[in-house]
Amino acid sequence: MDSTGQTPALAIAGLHKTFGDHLAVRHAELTVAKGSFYGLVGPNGAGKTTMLSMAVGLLRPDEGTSLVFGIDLWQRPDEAKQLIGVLPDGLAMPEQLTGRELLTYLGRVRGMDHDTVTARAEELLAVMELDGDSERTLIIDYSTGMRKKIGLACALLHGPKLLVLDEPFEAIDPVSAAKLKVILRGFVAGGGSVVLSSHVMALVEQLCDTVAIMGRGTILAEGPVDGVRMGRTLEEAFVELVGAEVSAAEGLSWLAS
Ligand SMILES: Nc1ncnc2c1ncn2[C@@H]1O[C@H](COP(=O)(O)OP(=O)(O)OP(=O)(O)O)[C@@H](O)[C@H]1O
Repeated sequence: MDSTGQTPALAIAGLHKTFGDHLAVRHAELTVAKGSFYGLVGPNGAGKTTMLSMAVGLLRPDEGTSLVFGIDLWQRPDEAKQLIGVLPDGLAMPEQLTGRELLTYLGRVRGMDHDTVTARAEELLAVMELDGDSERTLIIDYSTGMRKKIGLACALLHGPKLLVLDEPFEAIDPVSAAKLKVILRGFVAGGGSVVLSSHVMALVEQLCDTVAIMGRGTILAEGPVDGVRMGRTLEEAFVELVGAEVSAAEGLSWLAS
């Protein structure tokens, strides 16, 4: 339970992963309260995807646990996975299906009833603008943004209570991004919980109530966005915490000549 006496939507404890002798995630701890909109930021290679993949059951941790509404995901994966919708990084998909076929197939795999799947697929394809002219397009011919959108539709189809989204806004056009923000805000307003990773600090500041900053496999700061910012912009806090060098590049002088 968290400080409010509620079971958190997601509680990660001691998640640890090495690839060979490379440490990707070091005993990560974080707690996502129910109803929270949680942002995870960090530089390239910080370990965000590795940590989220372990948290949702896509990558086996060396150590640690991930509890989804109190259910140990690696002990009781079927129960835990009913509760979460996941948008993984670099999602592999059945390329020879249309978006609607993919959603219908996924609904069957998840054991959902046919009418519910048909109605939800219709709505999701419309919201993601993957209907109409795109209706007959095979996934192999989708653009990067379209792939992201059908991935999101797949994550939402079974009506999860927690969404874990790895860079959901990457490659999405501004109109679709605005729609997606409305969907995610509505999801949280209705009691859902969201964890998303992003490189766009302004987006995290705009959407999220809680943020974690990760660097070199470690959670460097976690808490309410205002608490982590401490009077600075999130970008300033980020740069300070990860110790990035932001002075003008001294090299590459040949570029200007
Ligand atoms: N399958 C793998 N095998 C070996 N090393 C890996 C593997 N997956 C990730 N890594 C390494 O683990 C570290 C963390 O990578 P990860 O993809 O989790 O970072 P990230 O924070 O999501 O980065 P980005 O913001 O660039 O997506 C990196 O050094 C990466 O090279």
